[in-house]
Amino acid sequence: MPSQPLAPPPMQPAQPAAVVPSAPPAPGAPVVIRAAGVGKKFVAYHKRATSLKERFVRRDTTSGEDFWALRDIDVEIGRGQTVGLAGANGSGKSTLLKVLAGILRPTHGSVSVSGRIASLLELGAGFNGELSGRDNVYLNASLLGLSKREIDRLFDSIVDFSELRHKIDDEVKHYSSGQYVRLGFAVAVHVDPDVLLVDEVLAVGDEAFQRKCLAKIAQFRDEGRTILFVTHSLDLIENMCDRILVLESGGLIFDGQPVVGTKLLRQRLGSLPADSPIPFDLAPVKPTAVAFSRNPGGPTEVQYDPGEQLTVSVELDLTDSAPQYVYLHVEIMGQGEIPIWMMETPPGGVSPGPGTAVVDFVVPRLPELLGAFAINVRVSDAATGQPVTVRRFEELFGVSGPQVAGLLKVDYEARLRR
Ligand SMILES: Nc1ncnc2c1ncn2[C@@H]1O[C@H](COP(=O)(O)OP(=O)(O)OP(=O)(O)O)[C@@H](O)[C@H]1O
Repeated sequence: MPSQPLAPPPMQPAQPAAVVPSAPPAPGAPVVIRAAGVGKKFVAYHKRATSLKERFVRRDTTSGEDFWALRDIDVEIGRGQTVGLAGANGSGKSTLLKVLAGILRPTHGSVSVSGRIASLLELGAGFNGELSGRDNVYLNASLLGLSKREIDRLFDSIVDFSELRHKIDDEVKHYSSGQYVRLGFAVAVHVDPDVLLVDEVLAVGDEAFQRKCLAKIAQFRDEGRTILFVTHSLDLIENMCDRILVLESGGLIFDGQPVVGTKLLRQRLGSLPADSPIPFDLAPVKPTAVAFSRNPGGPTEVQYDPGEQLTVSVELDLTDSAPQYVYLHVEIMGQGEIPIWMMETPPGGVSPGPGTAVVDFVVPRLPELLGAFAINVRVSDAATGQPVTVRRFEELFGVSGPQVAGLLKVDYEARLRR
């Protein structure tokens, strides 16, 4: 285990809470969705709600107020990624999808998406209520770039998927919201899209249809298509996605591993205590090993005398989404799980960077102790104080101090007083 010096504590102010470096597309995967510095401003009195949802969500915006629904969004999504877009109500998810789909123009910044995009955004978006389901299938599919002949070939399959054959010649304005979504989804998945953008419309379908949609999304994922979908189901993101984007008040506050992002969002929404650690396997910083030696980087030794120098080396494995400044708290545990003493990095933490790193804790003179001792390591994000993970190591080191009936040898006198 190579030893590296401790990095000095950071001089710059702490990062804003929960901001993590962006997770880039896998190396080698071409970028198919790119948003650079995207901001979207709405002016409340210029806009009228176009759906029931918007009417509810925008109730709080007073007339004439500028409102930034998206701020400075920088994201690159590589081909084949399945990305969940999450955040509280009103955080900007639908707006971001609309901007990426080209339905809304960003106020500043730029967006590019390559390949054929199929988007399933708001309820009924892209449908003309006065037309029949059949006509809407043709209209929608041709807007997505299919020729009449291609649509003729796919028509039965689209209708079968939607399970709406009995309604296909009715005007779409008489469809229920679930029926709208069935038809919209059926068209979107039949146009052979390279990129699928899906808003939280799946929630409108009944359970059987949701299962069918999710199976289709999973098939798309396995075929290496790029999927970006909005959902409030964080379990779904954990199960289906290889990346999560978390929005808060129009800003991107997390971009990375789904379980880390969902944990953060659950904390922000108050459904998980703020100090709950991430499961060890998924932690972006893992203490992988400890070693004991006299000098940093020296040979491993496990038996010491009081007064000798001891170095406890903690090896860390850090992913790209690890916090920049990492704070370690190391406890030396005696028999019966009693902490004997503790050691910490400087309060600002150390900056080990992605990959592996070693933090050495050097004890110049061991106290008068007798026994075998184990190590507990707690890792937190030094900027936010958020716990990252905890690990108890089984490796022991021994100190052969004087026999004491207790934990420490303390100087004392016994005096009689009457
Ligand atoms: N056309 C518009 N004009 C003015 N404000 C808008 C418009 N569309 C959205 N907004 C506002 O932008 C913010 C983001 O809305 P958006 O629909 O993107 O949120 P969301 O994260 O999708 O929310 P939800 O989870 O409720 O669907 C909200 O405060 C909303 O009121």
